[in-house]
Amino acid sequence: MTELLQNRGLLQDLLDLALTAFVVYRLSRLVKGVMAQRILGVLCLLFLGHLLTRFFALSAARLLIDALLASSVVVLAVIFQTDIRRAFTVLTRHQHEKNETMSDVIDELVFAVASLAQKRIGALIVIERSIPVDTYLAVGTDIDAKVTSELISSIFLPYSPIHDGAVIIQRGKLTKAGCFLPLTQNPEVNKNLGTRHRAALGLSELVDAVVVVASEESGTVSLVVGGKKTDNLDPPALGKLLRRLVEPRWLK
Ligand SMILES: Nc1ncnc2c1ncn2[C@@H]1O[C@H](COP(=O)(O)OP(=O)(O)OP(=O)(O)O)[C@@H](O)[C@H]1O
Repeated sequence: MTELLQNRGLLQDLLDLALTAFVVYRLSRLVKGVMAQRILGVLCLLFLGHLLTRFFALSAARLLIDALLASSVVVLAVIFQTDIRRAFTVLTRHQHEKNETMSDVIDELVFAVASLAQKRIGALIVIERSIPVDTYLAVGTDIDAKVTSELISSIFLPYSPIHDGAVIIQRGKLTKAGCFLPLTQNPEVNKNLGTRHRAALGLSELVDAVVVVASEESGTVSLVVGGKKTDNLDPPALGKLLRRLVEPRWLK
């Protein structure tokens, strides 16, 4: 028992040392610039001073060092006020922009798909969610552009060289076009279903992506997810479904 207690003391010291080293290491990686590094150096010295004065019971020096350490929080806040403000702005703006981007992507997509379907132009659009789709894509052209209804529409126009296959949206960007997807292997799928819809079902059986299909034949829009197809969606219904399925995952 006594041995255990002695070891506990040793373990405590080791843990203490490891934690301190970890905090100092993380801080040194965070701070950039000569001035910040000097300040971190001074803080480390002060902390060392605090430990030494405690160890040797130097009460007057300890009082001084402790006062300096306590006031260092205020001093740091003043020195780095611009950086702190910038960090907060970036943090809040990022979340806000993310919200806006996802909503914009859905609006653009719904608009494009509705107008393509109306003109009886077929389209296949994959929206990646948490499981990456890349390994299931064959051929395709890398694009990496902002999602706009004009871009989507122009890709699927019959004379476009990349109108065959699917467009891929990843992390809110249109990343690829002309991609071929694995066809469904489900024997229960209607025999009359064409390959565009079979491709949408096939990918959705393998990953959690949401796939939107505009049918050239019927001029209707379908949404496919998890091997299930919802047909005849008008733009408000498609938008509502997409917001429910896509936005919460993207925001994670
Ligand atoms: N494996 C695939 N991956 C992606 N797209 C595919 C794949 N196979 C076919 N397509 C697309 O589907 C088109 C053919 O559609 P098809 O008419 O056979 O299907 P459909 O489901 O009946 O669609 P629609 O209702 O638009 O006619 C091809 O020109 C191509 O663009």
